Amino acid sequence: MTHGAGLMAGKRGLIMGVANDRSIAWGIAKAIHAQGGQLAFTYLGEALEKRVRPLAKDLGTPDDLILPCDVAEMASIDATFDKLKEIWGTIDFVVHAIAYSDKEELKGRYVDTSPENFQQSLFISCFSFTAVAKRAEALMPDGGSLITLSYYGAEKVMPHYNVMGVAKAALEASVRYLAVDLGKGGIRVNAISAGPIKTLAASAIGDFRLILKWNEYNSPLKRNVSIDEVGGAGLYLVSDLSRGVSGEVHHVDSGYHVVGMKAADAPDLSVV
Ligand SMILES: NC(=O)c1ccc[n+]([C@@H]2O[C@H](COP(=O)([O-])OP(=O)(O)OC[C@H]3O[C@@H](n4cnc5c(N)ncnc54)[C@H](O)[C@@H]3O)[C@@H](O)[C@H]2O)c1
Repeated sequence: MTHGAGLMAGKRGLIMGVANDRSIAWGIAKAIHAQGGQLAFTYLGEALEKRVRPLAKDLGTPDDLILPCDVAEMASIDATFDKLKEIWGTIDFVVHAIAYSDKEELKGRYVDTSPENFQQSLFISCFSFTAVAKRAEALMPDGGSLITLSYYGAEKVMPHYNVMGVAKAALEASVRYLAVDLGKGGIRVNAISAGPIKTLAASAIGDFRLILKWNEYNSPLKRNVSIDEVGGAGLYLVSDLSRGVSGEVHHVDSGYHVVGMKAADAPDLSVV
């Protein structure tokens, strides 16, 4: 679709968290672009730039809107938003699809989490969204929409999720606080709680294949979700279709979060 037509016509925003074409952020970017939205992208480091730049260009993003950003550095986030201000002046939406933990600490017991990894995981996976929201607010004089990505491990204990579960719980709480802080300015803040999807970040989680199978057998839809399905929900949340929605954690997980027990017809699964 060309710009000027579609649900997102005339809207501009930033996509943070594409690592490759399996990234959830890429699914959301494609959905927004297909509805006429204009996109800027960030990438983490030169190795990922090689993957992100061609993808972003495929969606018509000019080189000067494909920006390095390490959210562990406030100066790096500042530089990203300074560039958006310089080139666009204002923006309409931000997609934050970023998380990090030392994968060694996604093994064993949560109780053994080190203070260093706790700090880093919570900083990158939770605080960075707040830092982004603060800078986005300054570029959204007429309102806008911010979304982030969470997981059911925020609500219930999931195997191997450990400190990431605590970080996602904090992220979901921060969505509610940010929704109140920014709501007066017409800025909406929401999260998508996605079901498990095989991505680079997911490969850090032990027994991920078991988690995928368990969700497939036990979710109401009896299957896993795709990045395009999360993309559709992302499009809804950044578009005016969701203009009455803020502070929400929207599950895109084949309905898995409503299930309380293994389905009677689901096979037992074991990693032993
Ligand atoms: N894959 C799943 O099963 C799943 C399920 C629910 C939620 N999520 C969440 O979705 C989001 C996107 O993850 P994904 O699964 O698409 O994996 P992904 O590996 O494709 O994306 C994670 C991104 O985080 C970025 N990142 C990490 N540290 C960063 C930093 N310091 N600065 C800037 N960027 C940084 C990486 O570069 C990468 O692009 C994450 O928040 C993840 O927790 C994933």
